[in-house]
This record gives sequence, structure tokens and C-alpha cells, in this order.
Amino acid sequence: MENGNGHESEPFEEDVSLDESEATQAVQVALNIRPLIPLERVQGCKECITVVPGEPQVQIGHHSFTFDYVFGSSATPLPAIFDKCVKPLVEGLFHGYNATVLAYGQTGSGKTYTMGTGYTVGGSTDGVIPQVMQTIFKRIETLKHKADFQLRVSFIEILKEEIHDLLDPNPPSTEYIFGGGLKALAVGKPPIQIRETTAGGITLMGVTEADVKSLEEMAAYLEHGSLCRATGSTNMNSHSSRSHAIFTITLEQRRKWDPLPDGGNPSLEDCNEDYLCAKLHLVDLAGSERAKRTGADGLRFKEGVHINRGLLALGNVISALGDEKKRREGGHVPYRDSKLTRLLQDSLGGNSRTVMIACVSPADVNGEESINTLKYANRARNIRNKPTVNRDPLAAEMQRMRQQLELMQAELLCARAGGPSNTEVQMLRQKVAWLEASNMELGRELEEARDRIDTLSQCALESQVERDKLRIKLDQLRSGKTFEELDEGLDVQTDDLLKEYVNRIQELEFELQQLQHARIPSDTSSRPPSSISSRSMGESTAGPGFGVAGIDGDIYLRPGEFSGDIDTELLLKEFKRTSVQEKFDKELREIDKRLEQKEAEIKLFVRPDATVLQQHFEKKLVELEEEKKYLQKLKQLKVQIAALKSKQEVWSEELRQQQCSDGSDKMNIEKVFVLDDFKDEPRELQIWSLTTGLKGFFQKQPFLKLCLLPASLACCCSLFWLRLQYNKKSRNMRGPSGASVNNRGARSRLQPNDTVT
Ligand SMILES: Nc1ncnc2c1ncn2[C@@H]1O[C@H](COP(=O)(O)OP(=O)(O)OP(=O)(O)O)[C@@H](O)[C@H]1O
Repeated sequence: MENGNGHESEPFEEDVSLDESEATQAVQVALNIRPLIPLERVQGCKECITVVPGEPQVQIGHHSFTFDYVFGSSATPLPAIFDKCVKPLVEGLFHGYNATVLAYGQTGSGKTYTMGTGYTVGGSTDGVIPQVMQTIFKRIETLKHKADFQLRVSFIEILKEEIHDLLDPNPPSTEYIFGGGLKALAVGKPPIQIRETTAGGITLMGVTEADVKSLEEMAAYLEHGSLCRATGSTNMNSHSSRSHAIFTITLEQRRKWDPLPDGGNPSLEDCNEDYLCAKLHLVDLAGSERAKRTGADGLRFKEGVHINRGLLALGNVISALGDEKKRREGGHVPYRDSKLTRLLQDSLGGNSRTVMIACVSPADVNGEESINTLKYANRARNIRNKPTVNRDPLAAEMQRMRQQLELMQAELLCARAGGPSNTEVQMLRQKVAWLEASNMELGRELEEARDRIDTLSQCALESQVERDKLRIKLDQLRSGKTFEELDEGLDVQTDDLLKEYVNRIQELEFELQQLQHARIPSDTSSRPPSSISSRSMGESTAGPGFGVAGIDGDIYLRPGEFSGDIDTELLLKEFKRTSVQEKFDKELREIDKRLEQKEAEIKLFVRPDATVLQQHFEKKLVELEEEKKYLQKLKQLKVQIAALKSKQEVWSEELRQQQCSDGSDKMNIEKVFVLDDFKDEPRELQIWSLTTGLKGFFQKQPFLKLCLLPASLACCCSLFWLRLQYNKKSRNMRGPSGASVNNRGARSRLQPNDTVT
């Protein structure tokens, strides 16, 4: 089905455009401006209503009115009135919403024409009602596989405050009365009465509701009622309606349920809306008229008075409903002032969706009447209705009972199974879900804690190994080993050994804890509370006999404390276990003690270690400086020694030649005393320097020592020999007085025949 947005929705499905959550919905007002009719043209009437282009707004004189829609004249063509204004209401009908289309206006303004109330079979179908009928049947045709539809129509008129059933197959006979008009002669059937249902709805008691199966049937009823409607000729309309006519279409629909594949029934949720009933009121009001213009007199005049009275009552209701202040204050709405307003109670301010079509003549002669109509219609825009879905009360009750039945069946099943009720099951399920979530969270936290413990244990183990390595180093240093030896000694095997050692300690501690835990129950069962522990006092009460004091200060039973019902065997076992534990404890205490000592020693060692190293390296530095000096000295000496060696060889050769040639002492002596090249130093110092330098050098350079030692020895020997020769020469050169001469003097005084041996 097509909604206002051009979208078709299925019946029983929620229609967004007709959302029940919308608390209120204003009465929609459409203005229909018919064209000038031939009579008006003949009279030379001019159009006095101007439509504002593109706006649902009209101007007449200096008055301006805005509506929801404007049709006719230069505005939207009239045929669009159905699609724009009425079709959404027909759609709502299939969703259970009541609707009302109300045509209001001056006599001869085109109400009947617009509504199509004067429909005749085969005639024009441009009116609203014929289009409604066509639309309904088209829609039913497309939906008949989903629901069963039932249509009923009723057609009444309110003539001079009397309700006439236009579809009554046995209408009351009428007789012409003097003065004009027809008088109804009631035969049998009681008059139609307006009743209000418990739900606040308005119904007509005794009205004919004709079931219709087809469009033709409905059209026939419409035609029949139209023909029965009271009409008359006035100066303004040759075929003027003298009554308010209401054509009502009632649509009932019951959803068809396809059998489920498993043969089961549809769920309760699906059955929520299996029945809907809605009514569409199509109202063609009698036109307001002025007797002066209509020329009505007699019966027509009386009709006109009633018509105007009814319309006045309607105007009052509209005014009351349109006044927001009165509405909020819950002010009185004079529905009961006329049958028309009473019948339209649902349509105006009720649960219906209502569209008012205000019909006006554009002729300037009708300007004043048109302004009144526009004012009237404009007030109706302020009316707010509360559309609601109409469900059959019986069906709703059945629905409620069906739900209750299902609930009770479920509870019965639970009761038979001995289980809790549905509510309890729900609560338990929620609790289980919460507990499961909580359990998962705790499990995750436990895993994280375990990981942390593993990491910390590993760190503790490595720390202990490191500490023990240091202790071992300390022991070895104390035993006289060097740092290099320590580094070589602590290999991987030592690490493993240390790890085993630490692990063993941990195992012992664990066993100790287990023994302590295992001991507590027997202790508490066999001892009075006052004698359980003296741990806090930190004292041991070991004594003779069976009485044993634990290393942690726990006191155990003594023989004198045995109670008569305590098994001796148990006590012996206890004693044995305690002894073992004591042994472990002692072992542990010794280990701890040793560890503490080692730690203290490490602290003592580690602190001065930097000072020792500093001293060590300073000493090394001094030694290296000395070595540097020795090496520089040695370099000089090497040069000198090389020079001496070469000279020595020359001199030796010369001396040998002199010895051979008898006497060349003078020359030899001169050559010998060339040794005075290092004459500036005292002889002892020269020798000391030489020997010390060589000694130091060769100490540092053992390889060179091997190479240069023979040369050095040879050099020293040469020097020594030269020295002896020099002394000998000196003694020979000394006079009888024994006075010594210096080297230079001696050289000058040497005789050529002197020899040096
Ligand atoms: N849209 C229109 N186009 C052409 N002619 C129209 C149109 N509307 C109305 N008319 C003509 O105007 C005349 C009066 O119309 P109609 O009978 O529908 O008026 P009315 O409001 O019902 O009058 P009343 O209240 O007296 O019954 C008719 O002859 C009708 O054919």
C-alpha cells in the first residue's frame, strides 16, 4: 500500500507515516477553488481569489489564508486532491486508522461535485468517494492472499436534525404535505440513535450497514443513497443538497496464517495484529446559505435554518477544539449541540485522521461567503486529533488470553519438571552468565599472576647465583688467587653448580615449609592453645627427654604433657619428624649464617677495591715512567757503545801494529784517551748508569738481553781492559815524586816509545 511518500506498506505492518507514537495530528485542510460556473459567468462574476504561486496560500481582498493544500484555479488541478489528501487516509484504513474526509463550504461551492456524493453508476468518477472505492478494491485485490477483508457501507443524512438511513431497504413511506416537502411516515423501524461505546467511540444504532463484496456493489449503494438524499433547487444551486450526508466505509481485515512448515502455530508476537477494523467517513455537508440569496422560503428556508444551525454547532466545536488554551484546560467541546457534531466527534479531536476540504466559489459575488468559509476552515487547522489503531476488542481479549495460556503452559512444564518458575530461571540464567564472566576475568588475572611469579622466581634465582659467584670469588681472592685466575676459574660449570646449590636451598626451604604446615594440626590437636607457640618470644625451650623445641621457637610436647588418650606411636612419629626437621633447619641456619658472612666480606672487599686498583695502576704508571727513562738512556748508551766498539777495534788493531813495530806509545795513548768523550761524568756514575740502564732494559726486554748480552760483555771487558792499560800507563808515566798528571797532560808528556800493554 502506498503511503504519503509513495511507498506501499503491507497491512499489519507498522506504517511509519502513521506512527502511533505521534501523540497528536492536526486536521489537514485543503482549499478547493472550483471554476466559475456558467451561471456565474452569465452574471458577469469575476474571480476574486488569488492563489500565491508555489504556496498553499490564497488572497481574497485584503485577506490572506494559508492551508495545507490548495487546489483549483491556478493552483494544483482538482483531480490531484485525492492523491494528495485522501489516498493516505485510505492507506491508513488498512492499518486500522479511522479517517474522515469532510467537505465544507457555501451552497453551490462544489462540495457534492468534489466528494462525488452524487455519483451515478457509469457517470463521472472524478469525485473523492468513487476514487476511494476504486482504491480500496484495488488494494484488497492485491492483499487478499494475506488477509480476509470484509467491507460494509452505510449512508446516512442529517436532515433537520434527524438522521436518515439512506440505505434502508425499507425506508419509511413519505407523503406530501401541504406547504411543500415530504413527511416521513415511520413504519416499524425505530429511529437511528447515536451511541457512545465504552472506548469512547461513536456508533449509530439501527443504521443499515451493507456488506459489499465488489466495487460495483459499493457504487450501487452510493448511488442508491445519493438518490435518496434530500435535495432541492435554490437560486444558487439547482441541485442543492438539503442535508449533511455521511457515507461510511467500514473495513475489517483478518490476517491469513500460512501453516508453518513443522505444522506448528504462529508465535504470539505474530498474532498481535491479526484483526483490524477501521472506518472511513466521507462527509458532504450541506452548504451554508443565506435565504436572501438562495431565495429559499417555506420548507427550503426551514431547511436552510437547520443547515446553518448544524454548521454553526460545527463551527463552535471547531473553535473550541482549535483554541489551544481551552484544549489544555480541558474546556467543554459542544459536541452535543447538534447531531452533526455528535457524529463527527471522533473525526474532530478524536482518534481519527481528518481532512477538511473547504470548497469556495471564486466569484466575486460570493466573496463574503468565501471569506467566511476560509475563516472557518482556517480555524479547523488548529484541531488536533489522536489517531489510534482500532483493534477488535474481542480479538484483543482473545489475544490476551492466548498469551496468558502460553505463559501458564510454560509454568506448568517447569512445575512438572520440578524446576523453578520462568522468572527464577531467567534470574538464574543472568546470574550464571555474570558468574561465568567473572570467572573468566579471575582466571585471566590468575594466569597473569602466575607469569609474574615465574619471572620473579627466575630473577631471584639468577640474583642468588650472581651473589654466590661473588662469594666464591672472594674466597679465592682470600686464598691468594689473582683476578685473572678468578675470571678463568668461574666458568659455566661453576654457574651450573651454583644453580644447583640455590635450587637445593629452595627445595630445603620448601620441605621445611611443608613440614611446618603438616605439623600445625597435630600440634593444635594435642596441645592447649596457650602452649602452641612461643615464636614471638624468639626463645628455645629445648630440654631433656622427648620435649623438643623447634628451631623457629615452636614448643612440642614433653612426656609429662601427654594426655591419656594420645597414641604413643603417633608421638614417636611426631618426634622423628621433628628431629628430621630440626636437622634441616640447622642445616639451613648454617647456610644462612655462611651466606651472611660472605656477604659481609663481599661488602668489605668491594668497597676498598677501587682504592686498591688505583694504587695498583699508579704503581704501574711509575714503573712505566722509569722504564721510559731507562729506554732513553739505553738508546744513548747503545749509540755510544757502537761508537766505542768501532773505535776499540781500530785501536786494538793499531795497538797490535804498534806492538809489532816497537813503539808507537804516544799515538796509542792518544787513541786510548779518546775514551774521555764521556769524560764529563764521574767514572763510577758512568759505569753505574751504563750497567743500571742495561740491567733495567734487559729486564724488560729479555729477548734483547739474549742478543746484546754478549756484545755488552765484550764491551765491558774491553772497557775494563782499557782501564787497566790506562792505569798501567799512568803508573809508568808518574814521576818519582808520585805526582799524578791529568790525562791531557799525560798525553802531551808521553814519549813516543811508551807502550801500553
Ligand atoms: N470543480 C468543478 N468544476 C466544474 N464544475 C463544478 C466544479 N465544482 C462544482 N461545480 C459545479 O458547481 C455546481 C455546484 O456544485 P455542487 O452541487 O457540488 O455544490 P455544493 O457545494 O454541493 O452545493 P450544495 O451545498 O447546495 O449542495 C454544480 O453545477 C457543479 O457541476
